[in-house]
Amino acid sequence: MLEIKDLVFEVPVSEGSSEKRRIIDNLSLTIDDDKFTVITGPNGGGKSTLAKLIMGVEVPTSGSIVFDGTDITELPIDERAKLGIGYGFQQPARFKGMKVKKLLDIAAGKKLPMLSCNEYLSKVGLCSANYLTREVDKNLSGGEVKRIEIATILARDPKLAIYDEPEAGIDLWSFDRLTETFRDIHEARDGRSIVIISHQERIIQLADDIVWLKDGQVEAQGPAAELIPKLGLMAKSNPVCSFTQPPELHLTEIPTTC
Ligand SMILES: Nc1ncnc2c1ncn2[C@@H]1O[C@H](COP(=O)(O)OP(=O)(O)OP(=O)(O)O)[C@@H](O)[C@H]1O
Repeated sequence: MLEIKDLVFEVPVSEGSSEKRRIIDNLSLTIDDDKFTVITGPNGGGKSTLAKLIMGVEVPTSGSIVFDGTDITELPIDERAKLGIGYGFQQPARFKGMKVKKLLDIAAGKKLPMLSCNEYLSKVGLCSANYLTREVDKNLSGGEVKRIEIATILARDPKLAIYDEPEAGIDLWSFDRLTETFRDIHEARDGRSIVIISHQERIIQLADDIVWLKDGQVEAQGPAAELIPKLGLMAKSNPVCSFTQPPELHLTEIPTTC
């Protein structure tokens, strides 16, 4: 179980400024074992930041994160990974010189038999014969790197897997395969939890619970069946930006040509 309590994450409003902007604002959230949770909401609401705080990529200003009874707020990423948390970035890293097979082995923590590699890659719609010996470098497309990263999380098989917009850049056919994979993991009901940050209706429909995050706060949370009918209304209720002149910004200072 993941228990987030009064979490705050602030950043300086500009470089060197002592004034702070609150990205995550006193957020409390519990994610039970065996649950498929989708975190959704408007762009810039703080979803990726929350995922990074859970994984330890960012350090909170205050508040606590407890995973299976252990306070992980101060723990580094690798310790959290050892405890069973896995995270797929919105924009995965590339590893020049690292072959796909090696990356899967590292993720699994052991040398994987070919059969397992085939299975993990096929779950994200990739054929291992075409990918295992390729390097995870700039020659792979964005969608390929994204799917390989998801395959590494499947190979790691964490107790809590967090995927940040797994649909991003993935073609329709591979996306179909991926939603089946998420459904299968969830249906196994073996104590594992999946948290997916997504704007995709088909992923939202797979969820047990939905968390609607806006302005760094949980604006709504509940069973998918209850929240889905309300989601359209929430999306429409986003206020339109009203233009105000920033006091220190003069538009003539902004270059308009490259
Ligand atoms: N380290 C940082 N420094 C300054 N601003 C940040 C930092 N991290 C996040 N932000 C800002 O915080 C807000 C929330 O960002 P975040 O990426 O968490 O949003 P999101 O809900 O995941 O958005 P999207 O749906 O577009 O992926 C954004 O306005 C972003 O620019």
